[in-house]
Amino acid sequence: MGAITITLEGLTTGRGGEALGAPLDLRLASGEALIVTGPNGAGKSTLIRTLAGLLPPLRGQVRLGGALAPDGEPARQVGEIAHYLGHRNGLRAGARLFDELAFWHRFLGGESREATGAVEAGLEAVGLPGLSGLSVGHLSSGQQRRAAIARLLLVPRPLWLLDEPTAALDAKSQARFARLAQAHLEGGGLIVAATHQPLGVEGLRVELAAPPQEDRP
Ligand SMILES: Nc1ncnc2c1ncn2[C@@H]1O[C@H](COP(=O)(O)OP(=O)(O)OP(=O)(O)O)[C@@H](O)[C@H]1O
Repeated sequence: MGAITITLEGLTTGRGGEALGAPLDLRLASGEALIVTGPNGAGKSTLIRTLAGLLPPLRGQVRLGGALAPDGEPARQVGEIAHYLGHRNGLRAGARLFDELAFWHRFLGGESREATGAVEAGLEAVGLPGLSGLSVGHLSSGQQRRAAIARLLLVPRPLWLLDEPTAALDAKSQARFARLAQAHLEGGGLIVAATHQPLGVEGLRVELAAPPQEDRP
């Protein structure tokens, strides 16, 4: 991966035209993480979704430097170089885990002949080896979250956009996630993560303020 920069220039996010928090000005480079904290309703998910391109910014912009899209052309949108892991796992309960992860592998541009190896390696990395034949709904909620984290590993993408990635994980799984995140950064990747709990990686920190209607004791 070449060096990549993501620059937020006066980025204001919000819902229904209402801004959530002050404009953000910051720069993130390869190997760096941005940890976004703040109380419920502060706008953490809104920021992550805006960066992923799922919501429009109210004002300001996000500039990409040195990033190539999967087609080899310079990337214009953050979403082209990012994995997005939201609150939901993106895995259907009634489907086989292998089929769901193979779908994501294909969706993310993976070669179909590499799907089986990528799925098994991803599940191994999150401590779920050999479970690909089970229905997603037969996994515990922590196991389902770990399977969703395996999505990040199916196809390499430089930026991980993560919304409370370790919610529902036990201590051992949190430590395993921290090692995966650290390895991603050491490989030149970038992470933007909203979280209520320590993720085990160092990074820039942004604390969003409580929304006005909740800014009372
Ligand atoms: N789909 C939506 N439509 C309208 N408003 C929304 C929507 N989703 C969230 N909001 C509002 O946007 C604000 C920020 O929500 P957001 O989910 O970004 O907060 P958060 O910091 O991620 O909170 P939490 O810690 O609870 O996950 C809240 O006031 C919420 O009510």
